[in-house]
Amino acid sequence: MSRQMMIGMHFGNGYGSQAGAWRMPGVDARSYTSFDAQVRHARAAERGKFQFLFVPDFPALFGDLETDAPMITIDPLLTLAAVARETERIGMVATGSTTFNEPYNLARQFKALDIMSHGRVGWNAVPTGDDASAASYGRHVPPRGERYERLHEFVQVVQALWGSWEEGAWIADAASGRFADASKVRPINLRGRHVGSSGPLPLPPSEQGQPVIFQAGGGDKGLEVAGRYASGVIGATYTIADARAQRTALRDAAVRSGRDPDEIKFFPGIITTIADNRRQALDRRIALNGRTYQNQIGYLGQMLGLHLDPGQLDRPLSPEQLAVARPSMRDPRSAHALEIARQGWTLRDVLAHGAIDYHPVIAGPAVEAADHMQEWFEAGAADGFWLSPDVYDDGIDAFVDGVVPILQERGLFHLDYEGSTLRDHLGVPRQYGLDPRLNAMK
Ligand SMILES: Cc1cc2nc3c(=O)[nH]c(=O)nc-3n(C[C@H](O)[C@H](O)[C@H](O)COP(=O)(O)O)c2cc1C
Repeated sequence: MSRQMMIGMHFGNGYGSQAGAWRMPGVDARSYTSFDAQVRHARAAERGKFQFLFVPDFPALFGDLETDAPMITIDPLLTLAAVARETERIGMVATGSTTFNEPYNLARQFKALDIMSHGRVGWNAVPTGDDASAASYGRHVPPRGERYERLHEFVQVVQALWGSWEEGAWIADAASGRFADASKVRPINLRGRHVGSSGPLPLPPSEQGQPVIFQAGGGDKGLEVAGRYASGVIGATYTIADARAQRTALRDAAVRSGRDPDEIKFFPGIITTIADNRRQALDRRIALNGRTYQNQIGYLGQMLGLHLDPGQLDRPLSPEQLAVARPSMRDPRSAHALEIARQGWTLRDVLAHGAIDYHPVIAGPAVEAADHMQEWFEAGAADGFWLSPDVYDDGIDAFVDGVVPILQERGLFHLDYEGSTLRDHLGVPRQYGLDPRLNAMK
């Protein structure tokens, strides 16, 4: 069988990936605290055979609560614990900060969740560096170099803790009265400049041994982290060329750490609004996010090298404007924005196409999402996608019932789960404890 793509789904505040999702018709405006809603959405994703859910996290409040719901779940691990008990196959990756945690807490919680879910968990290790998160802990943001240094120590201590209860240590033989071979549950005694632990962690292996490491975001330091530890990387890229370059850089980084490049999988993001036709999809996006367009029009102008104001929202660019419009070199989304504007859409519709969103936006019939994914996948720009449906209550089903069958018919997506663990779903090798190919911290 030829190579097939994987799908991970953004799993956030209970409403959807778009800010306005909480107030859409048919959505329960109180889903923010509803674990029933979270479970329903996870099951919808599992019905689509998605390989994993991915939960972003920032330990602080962002946005304007007067009008916007917080963008992240009330607590990543507790939400996934609820989901783990109500799903059977789908993987679940949670973000956990290495700046504002201690390795022992995080190692314990993630491995407990991995055991609870029968081996379906991943950890997105992030060196949180925003002021609001630091303030939540009464601290200042440490310098970037220090945050990454701590992250490296942190991941190694966590993985050593995960491996400190050796495979085969647990005997659980009531007849002989022997619970465990205590000689196989050993301290780790690791201490770095920033974190450390004596261990051991009193938790046996999960069905996949231990959680899988994920990484999100770029930069030279992020690349090094991914190359050393990550099996999955979530990316934000707007063009095939950029995504292909990032995927190649990640694979090269893995090789530099003595790993096989196929051990690391790259998931660029896509945002979907699936509807019968483009007009319906654009109207849905305007209902979701249209309130912000007045404020975005000036920035759209900068992307196109024009002076634009809100008075023009319901008109397309004039022939004179089109004649002088040039995509900005500073924003990689600009060329696409100009391409859409040249098709004659009003500026409101240009914004509804997702000209200023954080990932490519597919607003239209299911086949357009399938075509986008196929093109990126076959160009070597992705191993799979991080899918952000606009509104969970109907957007996941629209993708599962519309896009998934097309991808399956084209042989691009699996028909069912073959294995049971996240490692199985990602096709990454088993690992227990530290990766012996990396030099452990002294
Ligand atoms: C798609 C994507 C998702 C991310 N999700 C999170 C997140 O949930 N929490 C977080 O603290 N940082 C998140 N980040 C930020 C990165 O972890 C990282 O801090 C950022 O890319 C800046 O890296 P730098 O300090 O090396 O420049 C994400 C980045 C990307 C591209």
